[in-house]
Amino acid sequence: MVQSSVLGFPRMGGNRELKKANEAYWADKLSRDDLLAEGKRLRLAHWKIQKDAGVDSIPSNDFAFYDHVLDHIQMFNAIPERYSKHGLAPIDEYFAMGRGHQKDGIDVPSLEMVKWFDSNYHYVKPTFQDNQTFKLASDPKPVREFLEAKEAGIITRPVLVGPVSFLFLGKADRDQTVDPISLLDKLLPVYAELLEKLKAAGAETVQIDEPVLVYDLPPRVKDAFKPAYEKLVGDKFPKLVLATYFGDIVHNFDVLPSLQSLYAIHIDLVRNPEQLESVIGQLGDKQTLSCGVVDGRNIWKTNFKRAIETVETAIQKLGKDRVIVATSSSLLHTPHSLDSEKKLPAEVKEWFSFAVQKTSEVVVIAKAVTDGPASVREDLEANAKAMQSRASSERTNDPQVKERQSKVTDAMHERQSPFPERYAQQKTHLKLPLFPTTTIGSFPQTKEIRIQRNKFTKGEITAEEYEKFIEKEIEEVVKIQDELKLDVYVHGEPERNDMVQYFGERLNGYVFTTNGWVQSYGSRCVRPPIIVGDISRPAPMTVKESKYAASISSKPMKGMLTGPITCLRWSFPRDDVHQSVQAQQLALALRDEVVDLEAAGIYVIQVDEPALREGLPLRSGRERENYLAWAVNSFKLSTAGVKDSTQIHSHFCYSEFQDFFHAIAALDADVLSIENSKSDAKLLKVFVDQAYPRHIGPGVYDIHSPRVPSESEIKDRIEEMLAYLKPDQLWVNPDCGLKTRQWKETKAALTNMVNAAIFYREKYASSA
Ligand SMILES: Nc1nc2c(c(=O)[nH]1)N[C@@H](CNc1ccc(C(=O)N[C@@H](CCC(=O)N[C@@H](CCC(=O)N[C@@H](CCC(=O)O)C(=O)O)C(=O)O)C(=O)O)cc1)CN2
Ligand code: MET
Ligand SMILES: [Zn+2]
Repeated sequence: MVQSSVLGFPRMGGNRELKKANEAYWADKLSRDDLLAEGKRLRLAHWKIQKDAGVDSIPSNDFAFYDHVLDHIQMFNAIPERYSKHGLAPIDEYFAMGRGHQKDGIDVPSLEMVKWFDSNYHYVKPTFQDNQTFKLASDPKPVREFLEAKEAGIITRPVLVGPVSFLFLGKADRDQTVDPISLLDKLLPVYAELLEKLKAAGAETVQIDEPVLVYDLPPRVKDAFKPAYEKLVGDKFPKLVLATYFGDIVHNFDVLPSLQSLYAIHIDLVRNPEQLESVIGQLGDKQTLSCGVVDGRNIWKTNFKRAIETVETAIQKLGKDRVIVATSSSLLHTPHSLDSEKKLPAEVKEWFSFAVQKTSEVVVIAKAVTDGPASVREDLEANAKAMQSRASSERTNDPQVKERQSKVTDAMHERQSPFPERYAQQKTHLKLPLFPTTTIGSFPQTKEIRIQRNKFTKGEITAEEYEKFIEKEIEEVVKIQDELKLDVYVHGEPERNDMVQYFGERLNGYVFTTNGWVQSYGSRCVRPPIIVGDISRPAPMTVKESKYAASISSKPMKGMLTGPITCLRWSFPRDDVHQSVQAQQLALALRDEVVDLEAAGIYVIQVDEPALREGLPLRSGRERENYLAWAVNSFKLSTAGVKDSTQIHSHFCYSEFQDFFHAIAALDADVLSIENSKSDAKLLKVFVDQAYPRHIGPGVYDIHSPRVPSESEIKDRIEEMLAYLKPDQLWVNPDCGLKTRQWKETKAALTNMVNAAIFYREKYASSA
């Protein structure tokens, strides 16, 4: 019989209960016991959903209060001393690593948080010492949670991050030089002990995630798999399902022979269906294949016909007992349930499947291939109807958009003149001083702003009342920027719930959810809007607010847009047309917005692309170059419609620009603002090495913490930059938007920032 399995379930709960519990606990409004109890309640509820759906392999240890990689850091005692030395309760030590701890005389920043592969989820980076040792926690979480489920009558399949991925996804602590992968020998005994304990508790199989197998791996990392898994296979251990996702593993086939004694290998057949046959050819004689055919990264209903065909291909070669039907990855990246969506058009709702629905999908597919299609005939018929409805819907297809795309020319991607000529015009037009100061767009999103927006959404206040409220907020931030003596103003983005969702809600071709939350990091969630059809802009999206802001200020007002690639990456994209097509449609819509902003008197326009780097294919080579070509083109298409005298800015807040710099340079933006606080001069060096000709504002302070940087600290940063960049190339700005900050620290930090800029302005005045 073909088994069904889920690789992981979203943790937040149907109503973001985990977010609320965590935030209440951090604010001292919920006791530790109540927080832990809420975690337990959510775990049980999520297991029960899967049990009731009939899933054979239900995951445990996929739950985490903050992040699952952080769970492993704590469980293996890979806790840097700066966190362990205070004798905090385990959960507080855990949160200290995840989000920092400033309380009771303790002041320690968080561990670094980075993107999980190419998703919008962030994990906490394991951080190792040169003399690192590991020790299994006395009551390890996976065992505890396995027993918790068992007590409720549910036998689960615990999920672990595998040893090679755990190490490879980590780094040496600052001032340390250890190569993480060299710690394997020290780490393996801890895995062995944990697996033995799981077996003793009754776990028959364990899912061990080694997603790094989709990367290009250095030889020393590839070589680590053999010794690692030789030591973790045997009668005293549960059987292991080694899971990979978000890519194919064909380029790492030389690793597979050393994994043939494992019970099963899981592959992502949504992202890379073409790897199926070749992976089957690499399996051991008795090895099982877990077929990831239900998309863990998107919200489209699975095409049952296609999925069943794929699984049948595997069955023909391997037999029913050696095939598992599974989600392609954890469902962490999908919203909880479609059931709570009351406002989606009925036609469209039929096309979607969120985590709860995907759980049933794996069961139906497994039953179809086990007992034959007749056993699930109604499900298959309903599914075929939904597929048909989507394929033929007028919503997906807009001939006018296609017509416009067919007329896009190369010239539309280029500004009228090269940068020096543009800059000459911008200089006289905008009258900017040396070391101009600006901010990245958002000012604090206060509780009051969110409450008013919530009232407006619920119809408790009118559109007019809400608009008045937003105008008042804009007046306030203009006044504050006057006081701060900034040079280029922003309107503060008070009207925006999120930098992507806001645009999704204003574009044709999109639908959006009321409760489709997905965890981004810790307690922070996003509601990605969904691209269902060809995208166009029915009306200006940001002009009213920017124009109003400009009308009440004396300084240049910067218009603020989210770029085509970031809109695409942070939405749920269509899976029926190539992403480059969707990006070009977004670019055309944004191009109109840029031109409208200019016509409304906005002569500085920033188009944010923080997700440009995240979209880079995980492996180097042709695929990357292809992506960069269409991604860069869509940015250029969206911005090149303006006059030379209008200044285009762009913003990036995920560093590691080294392998990526040529793409940023190719955007031809007049000014770049980039996150810089966590990187050293290395980042800036890239700009020198490439003789970057245009203007840059490397962030002068970190916005993720309430800490106020002193004026002298900021001067030090500027001094550092001047070693690499010319004075007339430099802008002075924070690392990113200020929406998650409070006003108090925002004003204090910006005061110091402006003073530091004025100091250098005066110092260099004579030479300019
Ligand atoms: N899409 C996206 N991805 C991104 C980023 C980003 O800004 N956007 N930034 C990077 C880091 N990721 C982040 C992700 C989320 C948040 C964030 O602040 N999320 C907010 C929600 C933002 C939002 O959608 N707000 C809405 C809804 C707010 C809300 O919860 N309202 C309450 C009611 C109001 C109240 O009482 O507060 C409700 O609906 O129940 C609004 O302001 O309108 C949160 O989790 O708290 C920040 C950074 C990378 N990825
Ligand atoms: C994640 S990048 C954010 C850019 C946006 N303009 C802001 O200031 O919030
Ligand atoms: Zn940013």
